[in-house]
Amino acid sequence: MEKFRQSMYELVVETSTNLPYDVRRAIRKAKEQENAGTRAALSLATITQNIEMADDNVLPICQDTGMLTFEIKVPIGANQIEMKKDIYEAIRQATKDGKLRPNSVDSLTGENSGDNIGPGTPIIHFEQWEEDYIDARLIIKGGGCENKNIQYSLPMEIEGLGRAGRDLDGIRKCILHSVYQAQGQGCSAGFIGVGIGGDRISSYELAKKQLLRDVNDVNENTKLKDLEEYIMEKANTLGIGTMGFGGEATLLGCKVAAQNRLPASFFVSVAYNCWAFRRLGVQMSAITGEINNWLYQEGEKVSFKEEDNKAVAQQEEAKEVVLQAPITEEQIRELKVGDVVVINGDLHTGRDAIHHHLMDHDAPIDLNGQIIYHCGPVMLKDSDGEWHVKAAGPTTSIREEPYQGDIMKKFGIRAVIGKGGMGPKTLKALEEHGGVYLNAIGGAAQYYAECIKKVDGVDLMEFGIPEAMWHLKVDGFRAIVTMDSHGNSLHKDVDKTSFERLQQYSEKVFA
Ligand SMILES: O=C(O)C[C@H](O)C(=O)O
Ligand code: SF4
Repeated sequence: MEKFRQSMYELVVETSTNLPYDVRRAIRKAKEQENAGTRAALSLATITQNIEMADDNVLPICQDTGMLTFEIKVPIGANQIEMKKDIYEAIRQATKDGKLRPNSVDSLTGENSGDNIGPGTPIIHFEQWEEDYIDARLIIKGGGCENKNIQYSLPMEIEGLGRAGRDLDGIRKCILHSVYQAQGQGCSAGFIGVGIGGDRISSYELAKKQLLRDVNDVNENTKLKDLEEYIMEKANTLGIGTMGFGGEATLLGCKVAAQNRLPASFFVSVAYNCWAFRRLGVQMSAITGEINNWLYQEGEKVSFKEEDNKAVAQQEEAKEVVLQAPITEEQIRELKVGDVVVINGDLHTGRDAIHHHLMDHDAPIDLNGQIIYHCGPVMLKDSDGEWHVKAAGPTTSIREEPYQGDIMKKFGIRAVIGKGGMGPKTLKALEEHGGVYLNAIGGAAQYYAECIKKVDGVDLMEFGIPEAMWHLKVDGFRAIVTMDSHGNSLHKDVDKTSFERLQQYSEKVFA
């Protein structure tokens, strides 16, 4: 097995940087559904441009390189202890090379292990089989979409859909609701894996395993096949669209499986995966560990290059407002939901640890009139001690909802950039203080990294690379106003209309 470690390194790097063929096809289909020039179509163009950039530069598609989860089938007698050690080494190397973000954080102290190895990370499941080769699959699922996973316990009352019983129709309601509740926060359009039955844990496990199925496969169970088709059709009428901006493409894949349950329990679990659906697999020799075959790569590889050029040209025609910090209250009051802004100059990152910290500490720099970017980048230091940005898309903003308004007022911050939108508390603060929320495209980590021209410095490094406050100089950083200082929120509107549409589906469909 002398080649096993190298093969695992290749699997990790390829999964983080190159979307599988079946996922690319699903994204192309979504693009075909959106009308040219709409916000959804332009956002999808940014997404596909990002996919190509990550592929060309062999860098992470999204800066959140997720929870590494391996599902490995081995012939009887294969040494799983040695394989595990090789996987750890491969992950350490991929982290050093900037292909993975250090993503393993001590839950009690907040300390980042720095190399993605720690209690509970990565997840490696081995299973024996009677074939003579190894089948290793890897899924790297980011935290934002993981947070949108949901588990239902039937029977129950589901908002918008009414009573859901312990039958196929009850299951139908759970799954439709799961797509509604995710809104754009898990970087829609997404993919879902659904597990029915089991206990709470095995139900979620079954759901996540469905994400290993090919996007185009057909369920052998005809009832579940019908359910999958129904969900695909109806979920795409909810109008949530790319990043929750509204649009035709909300769900790109739905895979459902059932297992037995206890008489007293009836769980329906949904694993939500963002458009950056990073999972690949390899078949390897059990003697040398050499890769003989890549999985999920059948058929033609969709390339988005040409289509993107057209869309990018359209994007440049849109009316844009240039913002450069320090920004005044007057400038902010002129902005309205739907405006496209282009940011030049200073940006400062701040996510979970920074928001928590700023509540009762001073800021390391003067933030008056400044812009905060909800982002945990992938950074590498060169031999001269200079930092370089390797991937830097937005993170889910709603997690900062308890802090954001207070922090903006306390420090005079005028704009925050993130994704997925924020809630009523922040909206009220934006109105009172004169602030704006700007939405960047989630997962487009290469696209935004390219706008970052220089790293000016870093503070609060004790929180680890993703959570530190990075001071960045940007040029041409594009984002959309989705919450303004006049009480308007695109997120509130899309939630309302998608909820109304969800309610249409409360009548019984499956007997
Ligand atoms: O952690 C991140 O950088 C992003 C996260 O995956 C998110 O979607 O919020
Ligand atoms: S930022 Fe979006 S694309 Fe990236 S892992 Fe999170 S949910 Fe997925």
